[in-house]
This record gives sequence, structure tokens and C-alpha cells, in this order.
Amino acid sequence: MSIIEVRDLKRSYGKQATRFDALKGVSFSIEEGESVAIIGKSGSGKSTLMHILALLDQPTSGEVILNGEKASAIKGRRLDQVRNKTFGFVFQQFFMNAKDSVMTNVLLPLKIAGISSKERRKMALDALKAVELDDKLANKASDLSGGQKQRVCIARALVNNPKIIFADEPTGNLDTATGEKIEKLLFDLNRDKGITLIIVTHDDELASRCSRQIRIKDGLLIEEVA
Ligand SMILES: Nc1ncnc2c1ncn2[C@@H]1O[C@H](COP(=O)(O)OP(=O)(O)OP(=O)(O)O)[C@@H](O)[C@H]1O
Repeated sequence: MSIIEVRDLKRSYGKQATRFDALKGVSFSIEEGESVAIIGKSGSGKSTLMHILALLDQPTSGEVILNGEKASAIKGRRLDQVRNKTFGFVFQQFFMNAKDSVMTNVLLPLKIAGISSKERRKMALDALKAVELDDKLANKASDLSGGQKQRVCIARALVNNPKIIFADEPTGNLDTATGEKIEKLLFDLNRDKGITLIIVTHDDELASRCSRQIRIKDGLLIEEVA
């Protein structure tokens, strides 16, 4: 069974004269443990697709099937729980709470999941060790370098042992050396823990490291290179 399958996804924005069809019927499936790059030009529909895959947005028509279950049937509180338990997000718009400490930021998904405070401290510490930031756990999130902030985001994304990590341009704002470290972290998680990676990127090198590339052009999947 595929971890995620999408069938004939369409997503339009606006109505009538201002309507824009951002996705025009996209179908594919992703198996557990794959690393998938979603690539394509600016405005092609990559983020739209990613948000629908991550159950942050709903398609105008078509279906997302998560672990064999229709996503349209997952609603309300259960939707929050499924998202929190199954996914980790490395998105620029889900940036950290700048005033809170690194530890508090990484603890957040565990708090939402209702894990006891002792257990969540231990899990958060493990995640911070994995990204080599355990020495910065008391720092305010704002008082970190760009690469360190991105590593905190990854720690927060992996702290809940998610099945899938969604990353939107995870190395976009970083220098080459730091970007390579972040890439390595993500691919180590994929290889060692079997976490499925779904990455939106303009970076050809990062895309080529993924086991698959899904190319979107004008709202359609134009080629899939395995
Ligand atoms: N809320 C919205 N209302 C209207 N149009 C939108 C909205 N969000 C996205 N679009 C349009 O849908 C198309 C796809 O946008 P999307 O953000 O998915 O592209 P993208 O491939 O991720 O682009 P980029 O690489 O620049 O981030 C674009 O033409 C965009 O202008």
C-alpha cells in the first residue's frame, strides 16, 4: 500500500473571471521510504500540491489517500492529530516562535500530542542531539544562525517520529556548506529511519539526490523520473 496516493487532483483559486487553475489533474503515488523531489518553475503549482499532500489545503476535486484512507474523511480534531503524528514540516512559513527557547520550539509537537513533560524533554533532547544543537537548547530561537534555525526546524520536524517529512526549499536561504549539512541530515533520516521525504525545490542537485523527481508544469505532472 502506498503511503500517499493522489488521484486526479485539481485545485483552482478564485472564481469566474479571476479563476486560476493551479493544478489541473495530477495523479501519482509515493511508497513508504521514498525520497521525492517536486520540481518545476516558479508558479507551476508545487507549493499548492505540497499543501494538499500535507493535508493543509483541500483540492477542488480529486482525492488524497493517506495510508489507504481517504483524506477527505479525516476532519476536525482527528485531522490535527493525523497531521501532528504522521508529518514533520520543514516549511519557511512554519518558522519557529522566535521569542521561545530552542527547547520549547522542539517540544511543541509533543505537547500537542499530549506526551508527558518528562518524556517530551527526553525526546526533544534526542532530536536536538541528532541535529547537533543540544548545546543551544536554552538559546532564544531568534539568537541562532540561519543554518542553526533550519536545524531546529528539522529537530522539530523529526521529534515525533513522523512517517513523512515535507520540506519546502529546505536549503533555499543557506550557504553551500550549511545547505549540504541540512541535506545530509534529511537523507540520513530517510535512510536510517525510513522516513519518507517529500521536498519542493528549485535546486537540481538536491532534486537529483532524491530517489524520484516529480516535475510539475502549468499544473500538470509532465514527467516522472525514477
Ligand atoms: N491563494 C491564491 N490565490 C490565487 N492564486 C494563487 C494562490 N496561491 C497560488 N496561486 C497561483 O497558483 C499558481 C501556483 O502557485 P504555487 O505557489 O503552487 O507555485 P510554486 O510552483 O510553488 O511556485 P514557487 O516556486 O514560485 O514557490 C501560481 O500561478 C499562483 O499565482
